[in-house]
Amino acid sequence: MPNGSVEVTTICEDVENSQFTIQSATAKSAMPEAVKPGTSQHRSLPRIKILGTGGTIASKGASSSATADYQVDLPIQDLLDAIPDISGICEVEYEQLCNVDSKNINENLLIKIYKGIVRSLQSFDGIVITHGTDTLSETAFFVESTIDSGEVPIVFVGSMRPSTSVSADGPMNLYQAICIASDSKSRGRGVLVSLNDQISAGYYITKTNANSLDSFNVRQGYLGNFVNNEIHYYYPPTKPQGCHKFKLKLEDKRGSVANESTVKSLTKFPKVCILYGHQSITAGLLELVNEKYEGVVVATMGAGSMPDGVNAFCLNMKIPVIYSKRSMDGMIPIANLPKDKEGSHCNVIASGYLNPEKSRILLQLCLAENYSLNEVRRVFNGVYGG
Ligand SMILES: NC(=O)C[C@H](N)C(=O)O
Repeated sequence: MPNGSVEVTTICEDVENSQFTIQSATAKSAMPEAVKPGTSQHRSLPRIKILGTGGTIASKGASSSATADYQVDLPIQDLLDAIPDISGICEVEYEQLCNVDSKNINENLLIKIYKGIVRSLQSFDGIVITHGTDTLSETAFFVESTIDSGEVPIVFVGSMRPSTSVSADGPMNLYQAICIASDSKSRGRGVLVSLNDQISAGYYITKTNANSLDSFNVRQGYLGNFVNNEIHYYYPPTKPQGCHKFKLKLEDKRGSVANESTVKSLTKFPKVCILYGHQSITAGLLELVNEKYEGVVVATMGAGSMPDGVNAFCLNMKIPVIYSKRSMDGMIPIANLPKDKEGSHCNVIASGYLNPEKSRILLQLCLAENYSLNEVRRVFNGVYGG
């Protein structure tokens, strides 16, 4: 079959009940057959790149019972020294992009992670990114929104306990992430998150528990499970529906990839903040935001509820206002947005299924592209907002 041509292949051996997928012959041959994790067969091994950014997975606590007040400072080699043998699963290379608690991931580090991934996509079969869990869902959303990795798995991984604690979850999470990134079944699924035996969609995943091992949760986000060296996906490969892709303008005037110093000027992220709704909230803070920011996300009560006075102020704001939600689950329907006398929602836009922190990143990317208000609405309509 000529290279690049499309063929229909089954996803599983059972032809009678199998799902069919369309893929080009080259895509299939691009990933060497993965080895069953935990076995010793030696076939051609996938090449995996690990990009380290820090987080609890790379931290040390004061004692084996301490799970708070830890320091982030372990290099990736130390993390790899603590996991089961992967020599039969893949060939690994790694790069330490930074080593911070994810509270300190800022726009420059987001761009550094973006560039590290784009560079690695050219020559690796899978990418693993170690990252703090506190803001992992934001970085994963940003990556899914700005990089089309094609068939190459991008797997984020973190941990809830420091490396020094008894029953630390980091080593098994990292081992699973490497196996997931090495497995051909992970191809064509976009950005994935590996934590606590679950395989989730980076686009939708969110941190729902500040402390426990099963910290990440979300209805749209579970794609599979890792059990006893087996990777079980629940669906055939697919990517988040309605995810709008942005091409970051990192090239400088000469068309080459901008270096660190120019990246900041070329991709200065628009200023967008998040306001948390609460009883008795007034428009005071929004007045400040209206003058100092380019956009705002409001974490509304319920499914878009805000006091009448705040709604009235938002309808007169000159910047885009995204109505998102305080609650972890659910969505903001357009029908719940405030309207003016003519029935217009003015600058107010519903976030659909996106939580406030993901809505903020999506609005920043829209504003960086100088999207009109209607174009911003169309982007949020991809996740049933708008
Ligand atoms: N579990 C973690 O990784 C939390 C840590 N504070 C971080 O986000 O870097």
